[in-house]
Amino acid sequence: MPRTLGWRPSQLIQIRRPITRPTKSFFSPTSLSPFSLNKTYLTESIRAHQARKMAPQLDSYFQKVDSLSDHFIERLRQAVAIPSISSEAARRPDVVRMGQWLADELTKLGATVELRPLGKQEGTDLDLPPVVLGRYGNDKNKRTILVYGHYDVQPAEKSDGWDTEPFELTVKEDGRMCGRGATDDKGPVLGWLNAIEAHKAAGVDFPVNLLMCFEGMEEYGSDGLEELVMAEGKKYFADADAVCISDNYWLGTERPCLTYGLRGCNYYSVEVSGPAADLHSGVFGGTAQEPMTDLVRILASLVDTDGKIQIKGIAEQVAPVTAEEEGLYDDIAFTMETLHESLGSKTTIFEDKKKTLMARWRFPSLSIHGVEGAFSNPGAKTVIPAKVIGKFSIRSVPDMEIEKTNQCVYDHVNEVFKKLGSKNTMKVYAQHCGKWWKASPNHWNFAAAAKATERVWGMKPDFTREGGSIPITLTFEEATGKNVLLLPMGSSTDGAHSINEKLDKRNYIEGIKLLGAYLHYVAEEPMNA
Ligand SMILES: C[C@H](N)C(=O)N[C@@H](Cc1c[nH]cn1)C(=O)O
Ligand SMILES: [Zn+2]
Ligand SMILES: [Zn+2]
Repeated sequence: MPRTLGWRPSQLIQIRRPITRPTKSFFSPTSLSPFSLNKTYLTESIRAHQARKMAPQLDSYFQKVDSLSDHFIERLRQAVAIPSISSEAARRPDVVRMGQWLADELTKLGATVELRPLGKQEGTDLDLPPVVLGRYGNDKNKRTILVYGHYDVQPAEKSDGWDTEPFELTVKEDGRMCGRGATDDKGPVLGWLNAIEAHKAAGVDFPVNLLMCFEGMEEYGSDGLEELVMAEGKKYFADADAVCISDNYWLGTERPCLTYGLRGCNYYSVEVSGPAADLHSGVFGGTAQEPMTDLVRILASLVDTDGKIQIKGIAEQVAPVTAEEEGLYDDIAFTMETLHESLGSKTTIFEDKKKTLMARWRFPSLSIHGVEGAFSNPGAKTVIPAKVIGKFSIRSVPDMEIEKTNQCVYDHVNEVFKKLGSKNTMKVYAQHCGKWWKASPNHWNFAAAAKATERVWGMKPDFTREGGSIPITLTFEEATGKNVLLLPMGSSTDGAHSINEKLDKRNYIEGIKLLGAYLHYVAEEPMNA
């Protein structure tokens, strides 16, 4: 049974409803759409707000962030040095060490911290890394904000093509701070700790109570977390007035954004096996049916060069584009040049901005990630691999359903394999599945973040959706019944999951200011919202 984060088979109907209901809004009784929000309410609200010039204590906080910037970079250096790769069993002790380090840092700052065990990783004897639960402040007269982030990272080896050691934070002269996890998601997680520390050091009252939930398995489908979040929704997280997650990226490099949607991710394996062991291709080539030959044919059948998914029943599930949505994309600060810069090439599928944004935000995509068991080193080994496992994933969008999508994939792969007439054996299964999320930004939580963005960055944020996935987001929304905001720190050129991942010093330091300012503006939003 695949792990299906954000989805329980027995509760499919009740729990898996897409959450697109309008959340309570204090500023307008009429239903402003996410798309009209940017142009109408926010402009007025921010203007009025700027006129009042609130929160003078923010200036002291900002100055303290600047003066502590070297110390905050040092904290990031220590975090990056722990190779907390969740997908590699051998690195599990490092993931656990990272969780412990985070808990210790929080404790030193005065937070109350628990390390919650999550039991065994499904199908293994391996302990899952603990969830770091923390609370800073417990003042009934203040709002409570629940923040989530992850302290695990994607794999990284210098030999993958990194210019520097991936687990040694290297700060370049131009401000790039390179290291695995710098932007995804250690920098943003430490942003919350740094915000606490700078408030303390500046003698500025922390404006809210902060609840924290930091996990160590996000890059591997958030194994075990859904149960904890559901169970704690009305317990540990009961006081939360809203949720904030900093774990995605700006669309470009210059304009900040607030994010109200994520794609889901269904991750699949296709195993093809034949011979009992790897074979000499000179001796057995032409005599044994080769698993790799079957696998490449299966993988090749999934998607075409222009990214069009070839599996029947996927496109049919996608919500149609509405007239209102058509007008949304033009105003977004995104250019094909920015995309080329992030990509490091001009090999884009589409030539225009609107089609590109739609492909990332509101249409599904299928990516082929790799083949386990295949020869992949430099050189020319003449081997016939005995068993190969192809890995691919589908990023899902409204109104796709996890179970229906899985069935379409299984039917397609089985049919293609059958047509090959191979004597090898094949099985296809989902490793983990997480549902897409789309919320309403018409909420004081987003309004506070927009004001904070204007204050720190001097410009209005774009309202964006994200092509990536943060599987637990929907669960937080359901478990707490509160609005969830994604407030990114890093930019489009950060190279999350890629070689030379970086976070710009500017985004880290201003990002720490942004997180703190957001909490101040949250505290000022009308309590009747
Ligand atoms: C957007 C976030 N920082 C992220 O990188 N999420 C991962 C999560 C994941 C891993 N497997 C499935 N989902 C991603 O989008 O790949
Ligand atoms: Zn992340
Ligand atoms: Zn990631």
